[in-house]
Amino acid sequence: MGVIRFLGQHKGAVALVMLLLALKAVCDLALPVFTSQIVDVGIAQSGVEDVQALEGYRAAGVDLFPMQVSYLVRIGVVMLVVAACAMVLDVAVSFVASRTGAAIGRDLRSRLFSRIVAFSDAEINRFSAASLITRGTNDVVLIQNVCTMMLRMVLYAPILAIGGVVMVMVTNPQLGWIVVVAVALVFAVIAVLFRFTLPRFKIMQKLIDRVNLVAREMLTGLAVVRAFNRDAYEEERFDGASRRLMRTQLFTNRAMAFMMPTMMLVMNLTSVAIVWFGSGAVAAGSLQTGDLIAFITYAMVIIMGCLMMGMISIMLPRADVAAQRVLEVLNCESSVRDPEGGCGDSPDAPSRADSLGDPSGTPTCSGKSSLGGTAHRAVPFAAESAREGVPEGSRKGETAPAASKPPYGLDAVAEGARIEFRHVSFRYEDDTADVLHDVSFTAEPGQVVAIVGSTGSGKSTVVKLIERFYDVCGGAVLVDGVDVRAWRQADLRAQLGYVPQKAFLFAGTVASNIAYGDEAATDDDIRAALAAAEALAFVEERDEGLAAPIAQGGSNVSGGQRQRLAMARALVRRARAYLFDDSFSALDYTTDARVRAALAAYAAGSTQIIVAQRISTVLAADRIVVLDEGRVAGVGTHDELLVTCPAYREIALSQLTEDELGLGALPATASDPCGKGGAR
Ligand SMILES: Nc1ncnc2c1ncn2[C@@H]1O[C@H](COP(=O)(O)OP(=O)(O)OP(=O)(O)O)[C@@H](O)[C@H]1O
Repeated sequence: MGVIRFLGQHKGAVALVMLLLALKAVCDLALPVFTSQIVDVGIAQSGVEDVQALEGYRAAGVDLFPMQVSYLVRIGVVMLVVAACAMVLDVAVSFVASRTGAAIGRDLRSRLFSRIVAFSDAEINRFSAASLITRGTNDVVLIQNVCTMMLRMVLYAPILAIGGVVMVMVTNPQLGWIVVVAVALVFAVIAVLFRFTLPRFKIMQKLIDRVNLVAREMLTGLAVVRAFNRDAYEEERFDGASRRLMRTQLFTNRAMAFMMPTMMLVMNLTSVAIVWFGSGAVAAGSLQTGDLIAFITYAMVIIMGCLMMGMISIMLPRADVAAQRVLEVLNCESSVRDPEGGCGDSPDAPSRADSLGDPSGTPTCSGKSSLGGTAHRAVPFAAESAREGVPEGSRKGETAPAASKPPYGLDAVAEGARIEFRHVSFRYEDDTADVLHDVSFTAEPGQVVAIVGSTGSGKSTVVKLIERFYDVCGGAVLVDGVDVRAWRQADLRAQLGYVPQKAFLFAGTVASNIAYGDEAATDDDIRAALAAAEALAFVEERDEGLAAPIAQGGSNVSGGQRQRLAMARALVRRARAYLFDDSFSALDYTTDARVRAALAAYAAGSTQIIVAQRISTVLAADRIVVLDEGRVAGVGTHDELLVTCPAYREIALSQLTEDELGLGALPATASDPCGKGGAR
């Protein structure tokens, strides 16, 4: 069972708890012996243990009261000491059990978190974020509580029950059958409860998932809910999920509530039966009153032990469902994995820190230094054009003079990465068709390559494959001639500056969000990146400047500002290749043009892959890749594609006039060489 597996990792604590519980059981089982002695010796024999001596005292007319008091006090003190020991042991058991339970919870949470962080998008989509949250919180708490309970009860119940049976056999074996009947009754009640509640316990976790999912969706899409006046509908949806959970919980709670009175009834009936049948034995002189009382106590102890085991046997399957759900995540290998002994996996793997040296590594797996050995900080002003208009004071580490514009830190120009798609095909998990078919193109170092195409044509997917959020299904994506699957993910991504389509910011400040791209970034680096993303002006307008607060998800800045901040976060890395996934869409035309001009200087030398919807964004790109339903419809410059690619012409003409595109001069045949009639 999953839960027991978790306990198995804390063998020392389990052994300690077992020892403490065994000692506690000895104390608990000893107390009825003293009770019996108080009745049989302390009261019936006036505190004189030897019957013959007692008769002698009585015959001699000795006052037995002081002896009786002394006996009762002595036994009373022993009982107090034993009870105190039991209490101390109980506290110690609770302490160790709670600590162990909490440690199991902490370990599980941290293992889950590291596992989830390593997941590719495919695994996150498969489990769903809501379910992963429930597994990491609710399920873990359940496992933690059951582990604590198991340590306290499960181990104790058998010790208690076995000890009780031994004492019953020692005290009076003739009445043992009453205990057997009572235990059978207890297990019958538990079996009935088990039968009805177990299926409900199993679906409870799924219902909690559902409540989380609905709540999460509603909170994320609150603006849409309000805009479409769907508050009532959403409330109903949430209420529905919540009610289903409530009904299941009510059922199981009622069933459990039924258990306690039933058990009390069984216990009371057992006491009555013992007194009924035991009184005959007392009258016949074969059983003493004290032994009868002790017998009743032991019978209760046995029943309690069985009851505890029963309760745990109901709790365990539920916790086991939670354990299976947690183990499912822990045992799930990410579909995107680091290579074993592959590039970047050796002790001399390139790191960001040592990536300042040799820029001439060979583009093979063994030549991994070509990626790691980037000269992106060591090759100053690699592109001549990048120097133009850059004031001295804007160099890295120096504060740009207030008047000098633009303050781009152009001291560190990256050597671009070569990115190649070689006959790539890809399909998302569970999809029936490929979303990319035989895609091939190359982005040479330092080139700006744009990817255009209609909605859903696979542009974002291309970028995700470079970042290796997914692995290709066919063909290969190569960075500097090395298959991305041969790269350690961290090393690969250290070369890339990624701006996602949906710009996401973390709760914190502007500075903390930008420094997310490079922990070592100075304020000057951050300002330079912000300036290149045309975000410095609006940041400086705020009183707090770089310390301006950012709400969770970046909800307190506009869509365009969010996109520019996300861009600055990528730019601060001084990456060898930047991947802009539709990052210009929320910018107005003027800002779009300014950002691209700033980028040309800031990111000179770096390769840029720009996914864009607007033709004006990609006009100046060195190469444009046109995607059409996941296939490459054309590759070339803007001017070339206008002539050679009908799909591109169609997109271009849908946004700009023929005059703006300079198409008037083109011969009709040349404008549609494929004969597909794509041009207007
Ligand atoms: N996580 C996913 N699971 C399954 N299918 C997906 C997933 N993400 C995208 N797709 C599908 O893959 C195809 C390509 O999607 P992609 O996001 O790459 O297109 P795009 O060209 O970037 O679109 P847009 O311009 O609208 O952003 C679409 O048909 C889309 O439905």
